[in-house]
Amino acid sequence: MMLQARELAIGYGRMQVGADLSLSVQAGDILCLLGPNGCGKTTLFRTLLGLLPPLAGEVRLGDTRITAQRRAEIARRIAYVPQAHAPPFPFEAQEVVLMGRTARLGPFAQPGKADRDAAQKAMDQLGIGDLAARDYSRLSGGQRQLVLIARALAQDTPLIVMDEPTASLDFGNQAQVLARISGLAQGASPERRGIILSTHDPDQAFALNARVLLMHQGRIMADGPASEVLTAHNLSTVYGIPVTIETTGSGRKVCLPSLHLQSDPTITSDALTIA
Ligand SMILES: Nc1ncnc2c1ncn2[C@@H]1O[C@H](COP(=O)(O)OP(=O)(O)OP(=O)(O)O)[C@@H](O)[C@H]1O
Repeated sequence: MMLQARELAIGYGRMQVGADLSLSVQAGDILCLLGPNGCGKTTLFRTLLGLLPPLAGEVRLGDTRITAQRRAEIARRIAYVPQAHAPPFPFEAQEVVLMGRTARLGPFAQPGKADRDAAQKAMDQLGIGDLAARDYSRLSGGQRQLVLIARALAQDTPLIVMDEPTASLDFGNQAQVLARISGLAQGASPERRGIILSTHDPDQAFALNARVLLMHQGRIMADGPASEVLTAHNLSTVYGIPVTIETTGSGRKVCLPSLHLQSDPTITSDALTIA
C-alpha cells in the first residue's frame, strides 16, 4: 500500500499554505516532516488523509485518488494520530482506543470481543492498560497522546500518519514511542508499516534514521536521508538560528542550537531590540 502526493498545493479556500509538495511512503518507510511553526505540516497531513481537499495536484492511496474513497476504506489503510486535544465529551480512554476499530467497520457494525481485545492489547503495549476506564478528557496531555497512539495501533493499518506524536511526552515515553515507531517500520511483512510523522526535534529524525522532508515557507526545501538533509546550513536557514551538528561517541548525530541569539546581528528584529 502506497500513499503518494503529486505536486500538491494545500490550504484553506483561497488561502494557500503550501505548494509543489510531492512525497510517497510505503511499508518500511519512516518519513519525517520538519519545519517551523505554521509552515503547513498539519495542513499537509489533513490533505494526505483526504480530510481537506487539495488546492492543486492529487493524493493517491494505492491506485485510487483519496478523495474518491469512502472514509471506512481509508480507515482500513491509514491511521491518524492527531495532536492531542481534550474532547468536549467525557469518553473512557478505552472507548477512544476502540474508535480505531470502529472507524474501519463502517457505520452500523458494532465492535466485538476481538476488537475490545485489540484495543486493550494496544494500550498494554504502550504501558497505559491501567488508564482504560479513566475519563479521557481528564488525562494529562502526554497520557492523551499515548491513548491516541494506542488508537492508531488498534486500527491495525499499513500506514500511520502521526502529527507530533511525542510533543507532550516525558523523556522516557518519547524514547519508548520512538522505539515503537522504529519497530513498526522494521517488522516482518505484512506487519511492517509505513509511517509519516512530524516533529520539532531534528534529533528524532537522526535517531529514527528517517527520510526527512524539510519544509520552509510552504515548500519542500530538502528531501532525503536525515544525514544529508539536516545540515547546519539547512537547519539554520529554516529555523533562523545558528545550529551545529555533532556526532556522539556512539556515532549518532545530534543538533545543537546556539543559545546566544542576542549577540548575533543577523537575528535582530524589532521585537528583540529592547536595548
Ligand atoms: N482551519 C484553518 N483555516 C485557515 N487557516 C488555517 C486553518 N488551520 C491552520 N491555518 C493556517 O495555516 C497555516 C499552517 O498551519 P498548520 O497547522 O498546518 O502548521 P504546522 O506546520 O502544523 O504548525 P505547528 O508546527 O505550529 O503545529 C498557518 O498559517 C495557520 O494559521
